[in-house]
Amino acid sequence: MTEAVLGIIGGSGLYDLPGFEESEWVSIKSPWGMPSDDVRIGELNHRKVVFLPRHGRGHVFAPSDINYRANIDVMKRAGVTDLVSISACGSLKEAYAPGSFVLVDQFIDRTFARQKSFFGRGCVAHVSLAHPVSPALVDMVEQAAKLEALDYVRGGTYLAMEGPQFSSLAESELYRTWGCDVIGMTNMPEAKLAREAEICYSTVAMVTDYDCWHPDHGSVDIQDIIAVLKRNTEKAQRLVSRLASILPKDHVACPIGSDRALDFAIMTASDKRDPDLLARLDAVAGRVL
Ligand SMILES: CSC[C@H]1O[C@H](OP(=O)(O)O)[C@H](O)[C@@H]1O
Ligand SMILES: Nc1ncnc2[nH]cnc12
Repeated sequence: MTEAVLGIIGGSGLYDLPGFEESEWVSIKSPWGMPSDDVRIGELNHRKVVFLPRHGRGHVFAPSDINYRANIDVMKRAGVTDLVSISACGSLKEAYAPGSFVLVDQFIDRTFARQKSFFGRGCVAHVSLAHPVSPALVDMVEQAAKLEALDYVRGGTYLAMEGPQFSSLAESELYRTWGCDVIGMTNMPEAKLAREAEICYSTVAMVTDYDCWHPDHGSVDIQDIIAVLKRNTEKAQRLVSRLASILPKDHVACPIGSDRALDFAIMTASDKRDPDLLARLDAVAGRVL
């Protein structure tokens, strides 16, 4: 049995989590460079919780500057088994109004200027990403959302764009024709890296705006986003606290194998592996190396 440890990556507007019984900010070193910030480790409703503000406290890092590999690596080093991303996003569907939450289950990755894998020359691996979120974890997030009476929908596709500028109208319309539900700048490559690190992942997308496609709403601007974020932050904090209270003490094995993603993923022959890369993979892939 593995103890369940809940990781929370807080996005725009979510730079801290209240309600810890006891906690401290801890600096965790990573061979992948500097994470966005220290992590706050403590107990929330009798569960170990590790919190990391994705953009750093004070919102220091733009989406393209975030060291996603270091962030996931420090979560792994802190023992996180189940990771929930809380993210601001634009809505690409009429039905998803600002203030609502979408429990995303698919992603389209249009980012292009980020490190997307822990693996590479000297240790090549290919994990499945057909189902990027872990359904047992989403079940618990959904249960928490219900208990907190939040306005949410389960299922939806998140378009990850590079940013930092928002989309043009033509791009926004294109993503709508692709059937995407929400748009943001951060959940890729985060979800890919969580899978490589065998951490169950789930995204709570907090809708802050209608991007720029909606004829009855002006194009997204940061003032509107901040106004909605202020209202959403308290809801997100309640959701996390409730989630901690219903999370079983032992990690629930992922029905789609997210927590065993590396079982058959590594291609490089043992005698051809690069020792330097293997050393950096100690936390992420130590189970199989
Ligand atoms: C503040 S608007 C744009 C910014 O907000 C989202 O960040 P996060 O996913 O960390 O909440 C979006 O992806 C952009 O980075
Ligand atoms: N419309 C939008 N596009 C990209 N990222 C966002 N984050 C919040 N709103 C967004």
